[in-house]
Amino acid sequence: MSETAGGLRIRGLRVAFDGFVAVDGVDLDVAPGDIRFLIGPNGAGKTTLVDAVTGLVKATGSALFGEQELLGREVHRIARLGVGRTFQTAALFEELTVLQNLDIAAGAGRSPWTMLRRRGAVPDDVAYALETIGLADRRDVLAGTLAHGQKQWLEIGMLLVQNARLLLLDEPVAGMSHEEREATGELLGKVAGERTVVVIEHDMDFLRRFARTVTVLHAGKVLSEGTVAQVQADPKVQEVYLGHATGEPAAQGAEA
Ligand SMILES: Nc1ncnc2c1ncn2[C@@H]1O[C@H](COP(=O)(O)OP(=O)(O)OP(=O)(O)O)[C@@H](O)[C@H]1O
Repeated sequence: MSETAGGLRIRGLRVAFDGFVAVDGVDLDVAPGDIRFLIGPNGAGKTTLVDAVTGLVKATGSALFGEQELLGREVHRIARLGVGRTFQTAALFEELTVLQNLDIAAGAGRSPWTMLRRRGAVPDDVAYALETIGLADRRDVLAGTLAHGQKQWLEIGMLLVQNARLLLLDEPVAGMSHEEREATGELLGKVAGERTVVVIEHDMDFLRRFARTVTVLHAGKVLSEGTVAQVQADPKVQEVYLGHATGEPAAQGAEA
């Protein structure tokens, strides 16, 4: 398992579903420690790209994490290489406590002997994750009783204890309050650096606040890439979003 942040280098990524090409020859470089936002209209291929990188759908081309090729490997092997993801709905054990959820996630990468030795005490990595996600004082409450935002943070904590070095987060602030969004942005800032983070996001205010670099996908291809300001000023991006019912974003951002 990699102990340092690796970069993600995708070349010629292609995913087809029964002849429909959802991801169509994508090249994407995410530098080690970066926070890359992946945006684009509905159906652009964002989730499918993440599914391909994490082994959930078959893809051709190449996706290197550090030195390791991810394509063609099974989901659990990709996870063991340090690649972790969240989904749009949090996948937690709601009837277990925050601490138990983290313990189980940590256990996935530990031997039974290590688990036995550590029983009773809170292992350092779990304590670190609790602190990082801001749930140290909620460690003994049932995950099911957490606020929506806290559930997402717990999921990120579970990736931290699994020692994920590449985190792929699918719309982490969907449905969150303003305060929760701010806290999530700060959490991403803490998590990146030692780790590489890719965020699929529709929320343009959140993107403007917290993205370092942005890639815009459209119809399975990379439409634009750069800093937030560069992408927002790109006429191609404005056109795609202006022609799209939900797409306030780039048009508003053009003044930036
Ligand atoms: N399992 C599947 N079988 C067939 N088509 C699929 C499958 N998964 C995704 N697609 C299609 O691939 C395209 C890309 O979908 P994807 O979910 O990756 O888009 P997205 O950019 O994540 O969109 P959204 O923002 O709505 O989540 C869509 O047209 C979608 O209908």
